[in-house]
Amino acid sequence: MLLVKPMPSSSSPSSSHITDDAPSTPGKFKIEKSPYPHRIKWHSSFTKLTFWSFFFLGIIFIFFLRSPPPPPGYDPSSSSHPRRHLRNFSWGGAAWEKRVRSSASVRSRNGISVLVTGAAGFVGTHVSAALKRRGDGVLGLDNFNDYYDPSLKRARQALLERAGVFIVEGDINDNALLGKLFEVVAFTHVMHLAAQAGVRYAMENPSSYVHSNIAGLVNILEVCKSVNPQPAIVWASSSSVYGLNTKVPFSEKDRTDQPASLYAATKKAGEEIAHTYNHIYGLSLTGLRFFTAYGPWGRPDMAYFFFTRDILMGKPISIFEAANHGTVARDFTYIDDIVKGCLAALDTAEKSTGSGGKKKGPAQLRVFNLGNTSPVPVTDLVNILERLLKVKARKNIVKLPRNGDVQFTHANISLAQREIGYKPTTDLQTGLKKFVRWYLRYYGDGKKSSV
Ligand SMILES: O=C(O)[C@H]1O[C@H](OP(=O)(O)OP(=O)(O)OC[C@H]2O[C@@H](n3ccc(=O)[nH]c3=O)[C@H](O)[C@@H]2O)[C@H](O)[C@@H](O)[C@@H]1O
Repeated sequence: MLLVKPMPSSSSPSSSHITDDAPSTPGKFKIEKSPYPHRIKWHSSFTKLTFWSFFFLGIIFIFFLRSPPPPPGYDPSSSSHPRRHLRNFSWGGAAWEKRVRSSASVRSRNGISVLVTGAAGFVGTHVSAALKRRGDGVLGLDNFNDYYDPSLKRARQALLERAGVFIVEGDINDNALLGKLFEVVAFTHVMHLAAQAGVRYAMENPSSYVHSNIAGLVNILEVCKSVNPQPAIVWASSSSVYGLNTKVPFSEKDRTDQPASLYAATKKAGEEIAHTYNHIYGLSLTGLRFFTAYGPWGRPDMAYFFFTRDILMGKPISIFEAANHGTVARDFTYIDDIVKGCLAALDTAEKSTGSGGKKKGPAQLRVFNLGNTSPVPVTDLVNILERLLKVKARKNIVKLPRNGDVQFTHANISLAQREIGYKPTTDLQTGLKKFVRWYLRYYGDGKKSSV
């Protein structure tokens, strides 16, 4: 980290001896008129020196500000873990518009036309594929940032490409791009899944969470409220909004005002922002609180994923435990159940009521838990992985760090069951079996994995 040490001021006692040693700059000042010729000469050089020092330090500082720190597990010697940074994108043109239109065109009766943000992400890929399969129009949007291995995102993109889904490369903060997409296609729905995910990384790179989860969400809503017709929006909130709550299972009626991480706080902020846009502009909004979604094509920054990698590579894994040997547990939810919940939310979303930025009447505003309702201790997760991989894990039991993790999550899903017919069917054992099968096919035995 760069430390900028303040330069001593010329009036400070310690600066006087520097004055005596400093070289003069002949011809710059009328030395003979001054009672302090050496000091004036020094002052001239010192001012220049100070100016240029601060100028260059400033440039270096700006460079550091623009370069967020690396993701978890970043190894500077390995090119497989680059920093999360955003690129400039080029878009537009007749051929590009044709691809956009074709990807978003509806091919079934009563089908919907959906803009899926974060389409190269874990949940985004699965939701996009499922929508396309049933004949809906789907257009993806993704900035392909390198928070985790971008080649996995490219592989997901290739998968969707084969299914007929085009992913536009761009950022949700790009107002002009979003405007253009709505100019080309009158989307009936937006499935907003683009986000900076991960609980622990928020301490390393807080601004990426503000950029994606707050500024990006607002930009999406700004564009949606302005277009005519306004789409209905379903978006990804998180179980982490329940924060330090101790009453289980977590119900949508429970308080969500004690987040344990900046990530959780940005998701909670998103729920409040959703309320505002619903209230002012008549946007139909549904937030889905995902509970530790896992499965094939998952996220390498999540424990089940990097435990699998590390167990296969013979590396030790850290298993968190709470105070007094307390169990840390998660309501792990299989991706197929999450996808069913997303599609059910889209299918039951009512139309937005406003148009062109004006509200015409009250609109739907919903929040649902999408969990499995059966929390599993992390130690059990590891036991299942050991059995499936047929490798013994090298386990370190460590104290739950204070970096945003909560001790347990457990979803009450009765509201989602009642309102959108959500009913998870995959237990952790079955889901992990499918994940491990995919993992071994994708990375081989993991020994040369670039995750
Ligand atoms: O459902 C959610 O709300 C959140 O689920 C996950 O967050 P988390 O449940 O913390 O998932 P992991 O990071 O995969 O951790 C799973 C469990 O393993 C534990 N863990 C994690 C890392 C580790 O080294 N050791 C360890 O025991 C964690 O404490 C946690 O209990 C996602 O990372 C979030 O993006 C998502 O919003």
